[in-house]
Amino acid sequence: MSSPQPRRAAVLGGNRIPFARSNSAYAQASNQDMLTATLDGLVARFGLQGQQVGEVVAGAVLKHSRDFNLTRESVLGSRLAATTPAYDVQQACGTGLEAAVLVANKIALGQIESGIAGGVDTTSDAPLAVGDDLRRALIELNNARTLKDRLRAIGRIRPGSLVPEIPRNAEPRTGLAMGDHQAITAREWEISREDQDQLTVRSHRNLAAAYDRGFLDDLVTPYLGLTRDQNLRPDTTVEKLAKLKPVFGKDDPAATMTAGNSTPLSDGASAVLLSSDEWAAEHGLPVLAHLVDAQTAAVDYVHGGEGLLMAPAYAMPVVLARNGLTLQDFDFYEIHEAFASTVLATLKAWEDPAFCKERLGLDAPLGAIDRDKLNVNGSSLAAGHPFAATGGRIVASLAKQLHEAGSGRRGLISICAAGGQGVVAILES
Ligand SMILES: CC(=O)SCCNC(=O)CCNC(=O)[C@H](O)C(C)(C)COP(=O)(O)OP(=O)(O)OC[C@H]1O[C@@H](n2cnc3c(N)ncnc32)[C@H](O)[C@@H]1OP(=O)(O)O
Repeated sequence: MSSPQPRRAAVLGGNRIPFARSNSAYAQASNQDMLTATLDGLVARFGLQGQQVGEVVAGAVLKHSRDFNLTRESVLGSRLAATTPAYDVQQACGTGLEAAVLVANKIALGQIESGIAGGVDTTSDAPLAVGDDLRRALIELNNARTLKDRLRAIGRIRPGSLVPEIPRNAEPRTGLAMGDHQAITAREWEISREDQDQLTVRSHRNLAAAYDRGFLDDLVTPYLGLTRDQNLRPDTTVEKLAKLKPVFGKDDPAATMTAGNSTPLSDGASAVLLSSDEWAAEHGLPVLAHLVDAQTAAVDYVHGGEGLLMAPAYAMPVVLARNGLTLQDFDFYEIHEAFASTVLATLKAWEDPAFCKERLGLDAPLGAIDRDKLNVNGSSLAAGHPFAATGGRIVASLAKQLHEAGSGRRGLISICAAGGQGVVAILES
């Protein structure tokens, strides 16, 4: 997003389904089922039945080959007008926020007046692939014209080639799980188990309080029997979390990362409605906030020695400088809790003079934030993290929080993503 922009895109609100734990409430739902239901919830909330919006942009990290046109198919299955264009984007866990930035940029440039950004993921209906031998044999079988050709193709299939390739939650270039990568970062930044567990408890308490005060009533639509995020445990305590065994970085006797202070594998979808101010006024819809600016960054975690999930630390000074802001100039911070230690390492890096000077090229550290302003309505540790759906959850929730706080309030979003990438964004009410 280059500055200055012709106009700012407005965030009008969002919708998501409660997030489910993997292989649980949504075990029978596909990405398309969940995205369609989420779009329909948004359509109902904003009275968009039969209407065409400028574009729908969404994506999934884990996607079957049959879902090559996932977003468009979901639009066709929804109550939006069938003439609404739609396409897929994918930037790992940054997908939902990147989709919102794409829609906002097109609105800012006057190319569209309204749009929906979203994301969906299922770890229950993960796409299984077959090995090269079996794939080639099946294609040959499909193209075979004679019985002899068919038998030859079948003859190529060896028992060993029948074993499916199950997608792993790991980085292809290192073979390490994202949690194991993060364990290295947690050790490098000396993030204690207690601090991670405290952040986790806060996430659960804040999300539970947000549900209890009705904050999520117009952000979440019940789905397949769930009314709240299935992972939410309001009774989580530091004492209970302290009993869990480490699950990542287990080669280290002082390993700190557990199932409690890591996000669970999850299923779910989210969507956000954005528009120009004029479109919002024409439709009688209040503007919650504007998406002011955004920045992506990538780090070399393979050869460069940087932590896999540290890219937002690099994107942040760029977006702050472009907008003449400091890290302290915000009323709310939404830092995606991939793991509790990801949030804590990122915050520590921004406070660290050596990191800010040597790696970010800054004269002074970005400094500390007021922790009371962080993830005030809970985040991914409590809600769960269906990869591509997290961005939409955060944008909609922050926009509403800013609107509640009054005009002229500012919020900051930071989302780390697989492949050493990160997306940050600024919202203003
Ligand atoms: C850019 C990014 O976002 S990167 C992040 C991408 N996401 C990931 O990599 C996902 C990482 N998560 C995972 O792989 C898995 O969820 C794991 C490995 C952490 C845990 O998987 P599982 O072992 O299936 O977790 P499970 O839910 O069974 O929890 C294990 C135990 O911890 C307990 N537990 C989990 N959370 C809590 C909590 N908040 N409070 C108390 N106990 C808890 C469970 O009750 C369970 O106990 P039990 O064994 O007595 O039943």
